Amino acid sequence: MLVQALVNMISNPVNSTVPIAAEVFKKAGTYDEKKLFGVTTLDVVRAKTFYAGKANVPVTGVNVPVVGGHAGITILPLFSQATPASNALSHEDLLALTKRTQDGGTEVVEAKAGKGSATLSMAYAGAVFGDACLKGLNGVPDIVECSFVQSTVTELPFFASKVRLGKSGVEEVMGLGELSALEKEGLESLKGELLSSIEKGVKFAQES
Ligand SMILES: NC(=O)c1ccc[n+]([C@@H]2O[C@H](COP(=O)([O-])OP(=O)(O)OC[C@H]3O[C@@H](n4cnc5c(N)ncnc54)[C@H](O)[C@@H]3O)[C@@H](O)[C@H]2O)c1
Ligand SMILES: O=C(O)C[C@H](O)C(=O)O
Repeated sequence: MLVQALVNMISNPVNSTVPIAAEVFKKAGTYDEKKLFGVTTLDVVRAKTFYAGKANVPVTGVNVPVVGGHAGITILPLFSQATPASNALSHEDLLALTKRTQDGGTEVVEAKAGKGSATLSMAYAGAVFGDACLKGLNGVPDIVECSFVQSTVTELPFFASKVRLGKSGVEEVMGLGELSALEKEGLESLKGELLSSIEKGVKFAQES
């Protein structure tokens, strides 16, 4: 019997836990790539918040796609596609915003020194993504969120990008759109690390 529920993986390392879950479902003969998601919404929440602060615009109404994965340099915010657009940001500003978004989770984990991670913002991000999934299931049109899913957007088997959500889960894995030179560079440098995390997950699941 195929699993009908949407499965949202939020536990880390998301770059590996999603491939692990896929392997577990495959072994059970119940894998449906349209129903398995890695929750990367918190990266979007952080990118939006930091961008709004720097561009001096209200965070409500800001959107920033974040692609790649959910750890360090694999997190790639696409500030060139941020809305509303801002031409007040220098190359240095964009580098700093990118690094802050990539390091946001680790910053909190280190500050909590063994007492867990960014639990409240994780809960918020989980609620935002869960709500979007439910809207998609209920047939609300044009529900788009970034998520780490099985993908052909790059050569990597799993990748976070904008995903259109619908009645069966993933309705469309959307492309990356036009990238700035900085983002193209970021994309190339994240691929090795992301592939290695995906492969570790697959190996772990196959050997367990
Ligand atoms: N995707 C995201 O955006 C995001 C954001 C923040 C945190 N996270 C991840 O969410 C997870 C939870 O974070 P947290 O801050 O609540 O961590 P935490 O360390 O406070 O809590 C982890 C809980 O898991 C329990 N646990 C550990 N091993 C277990 C096992 N084998 N079986 C059952 N329970 C077990 C622990 O007792 C603890 O209660 C972590 O993996 C964290 O990295 C993801
Ligand atoms: O748990 C972590 O290591 C960080 C977490 O993924 C986060 O983005 O806050």
